[in-house]
Amino acid sequence: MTNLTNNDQLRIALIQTPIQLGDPETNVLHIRSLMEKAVGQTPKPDLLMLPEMWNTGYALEQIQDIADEHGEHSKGWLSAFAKEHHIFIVGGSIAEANGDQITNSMYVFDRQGEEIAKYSKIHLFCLMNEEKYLVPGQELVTFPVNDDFKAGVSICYDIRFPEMARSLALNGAKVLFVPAEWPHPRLHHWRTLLMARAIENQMYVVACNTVGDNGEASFFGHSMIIDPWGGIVAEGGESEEIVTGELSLSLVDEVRSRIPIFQDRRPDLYK
Ligand SMILES: NC(=O)CCC(=O)C(=O)O
Repeated sequence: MTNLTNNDQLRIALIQTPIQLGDPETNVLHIRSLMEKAVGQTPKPDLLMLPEMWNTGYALEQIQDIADEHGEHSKGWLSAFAKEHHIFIVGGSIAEANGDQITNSMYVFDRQGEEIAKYSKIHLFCLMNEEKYLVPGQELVTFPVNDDFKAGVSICYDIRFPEMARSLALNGAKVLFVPAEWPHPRLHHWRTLLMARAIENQMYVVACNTVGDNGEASFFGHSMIIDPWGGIVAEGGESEEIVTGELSLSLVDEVRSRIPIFQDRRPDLYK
């Protein structure tokens, strides 16, 4: 199991950046340069997180040609970066090709560069035509941050489904990581849903959005770190930036003992 620098603190850096539509090479170079900048910060972050579909953006009409075959290229350099800098990476998500099946998939690496989780987005977003080009994932995913702190993952539209975050919390997740490409005019939904998922599940919510305009949609950033009481630890603006903040892992148990919602649930009455 991977240890943290300090057992209770997890310092996070979110790479809030524009994504060049249909240009994986440029995206890798740019994101990598921001990641180098993030690990050069003092104090150094324990975990880096990227946004959704950072390799291709929503270039869905060309996706079959530009998606990463089995995720091999992305996995290779992300794993090497995690190992070199001794840092966790929640790798946002990539368009991944497995034969003619394309998924919107996230990989997570520990400080040794080991892949510790893979999640494929289960709720495809029809307003952006995902369901016409991609196949959905079939399972929920958690991973260990340390011996008694588990994380759950969701991608963008997934946060509109409270059952998902609740299931992850019931499976032991104390933080929810959410990479996104969430555009205007739904900033109000983004902030409110993230806040709700944090408060109702008494968990940290860590969300990394993109910025910029892809010709069809304008992405507003506002990457966020929200604590289990609903307090905003960090929030980005609408331009490129590295958004940083610290989680205090023990705060989750403190909040959960203050208002014991997990004990007070009535699953016998929920359909
Ligand atoms: N990429 C996405 O899943 C976007 C979700 C979104 O914009 C929404 O309003 O939901």
